[in-house]
Amino acid sequence: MTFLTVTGISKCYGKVAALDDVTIDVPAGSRTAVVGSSGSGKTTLLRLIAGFEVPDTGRVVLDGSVLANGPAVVPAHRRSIGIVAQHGALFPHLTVSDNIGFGLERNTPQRDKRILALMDLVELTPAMRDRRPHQLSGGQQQRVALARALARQPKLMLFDEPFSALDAGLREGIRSSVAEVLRTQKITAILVTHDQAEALSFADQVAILREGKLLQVGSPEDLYLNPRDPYTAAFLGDVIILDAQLNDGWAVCPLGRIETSSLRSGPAKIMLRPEQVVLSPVSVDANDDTGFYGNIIRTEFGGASCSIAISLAGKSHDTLDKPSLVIKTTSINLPAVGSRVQIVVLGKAHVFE
Ligand SMILES: Nc1ncnc2c1ncn2[C@@H]1O[C@H](COP(=O)(O)OP(=O)(O)OP(=O)(O)O)[C@@H](O)[C@H]1O
Repeated sequence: MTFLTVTGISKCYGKVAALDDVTIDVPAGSRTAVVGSSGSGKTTLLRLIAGFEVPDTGRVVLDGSVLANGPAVVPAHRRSIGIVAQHGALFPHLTVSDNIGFGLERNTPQRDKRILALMDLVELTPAMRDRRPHQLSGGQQQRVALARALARQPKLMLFDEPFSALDAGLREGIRSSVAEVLRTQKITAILVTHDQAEALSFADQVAILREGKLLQVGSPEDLYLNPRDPYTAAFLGDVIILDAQLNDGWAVCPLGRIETSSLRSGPAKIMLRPEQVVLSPVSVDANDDTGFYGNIIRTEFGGASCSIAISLAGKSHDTLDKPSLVIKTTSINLPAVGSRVQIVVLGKAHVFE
């Protein structure tokens, strides 16, 4: 069931169209991630939903209440929307307990108990209640900010790059614990992020913005595997894009004959994700009609994500700068430069229609 509907929202700042006719439905209890490069309009969309900006045109409806209809808007403080920003924006002079309690009325029954329950929900120990924000780690500060926003029992939670100031290890942990709190409390949430891996793992629904326009909305799996164009494909992860000839559900391309879901015929661009390409070492003179082969011309070590440049058999013009294929793989059994590999493609290729 749709909980939040944004319909035909446009917003210009002078000549800059920050948002251009954006429509998106957010189901009740879901987590939606909005991704896009810098300046694509992500924060503007969040601010319009929160009520900090007024749209030029379009409607925002939350749980049946019209919050904005063009310039006619309900003020931010009457929208019942919680926000967690990049740096938490905690009150530096207040303790953890008072920061969280700021969201509660003074006469809330069992106020202290409620604060402790909220601390427990976001995995902060009771011993932290008298600390001030500067005595907490970045991740703990974000948990306090989440608890403070949850204290008001908002209908909707908005997250504006809330994990981006945290280091990589901490980030993943707090992201999954925040997602868990939202899931168990059945809270509808929207997250704005630059980080595609974060969007894919956090959300049930991902929306991609580019230059104020919504390019595509769908489940993380659908967007990752069936992006509508090469830009969207590349935004959500590494891609291999190849020229192919389509026929009868198959694509013939430099990596062989690969199954597709398209019934189209003729020339097309197809996409593979690098994890679909498996390399097996073979002898340097291996070459038969049953397989596709290549020579490793460059490798770049990157731990869990190493890059391998391959010159495909028969493509003697490949250079280090312009290899016919670059794939990402783990460091396990990284082939040596100069060695020969057989290339096998797993799964189907995606065809850009
Ligand atoms: N108050 C403002 N006045 C003028 N222009 C603005 C204002 N706010 C945003 N913009 C412009 O609107 C466009 C969208 O900005 P927005 O902050 O929504 O993008 P973003 O996707 O959140 O970017 P980032 O990822 O860098 O935060 C940009 O071109 C920005 O310069």
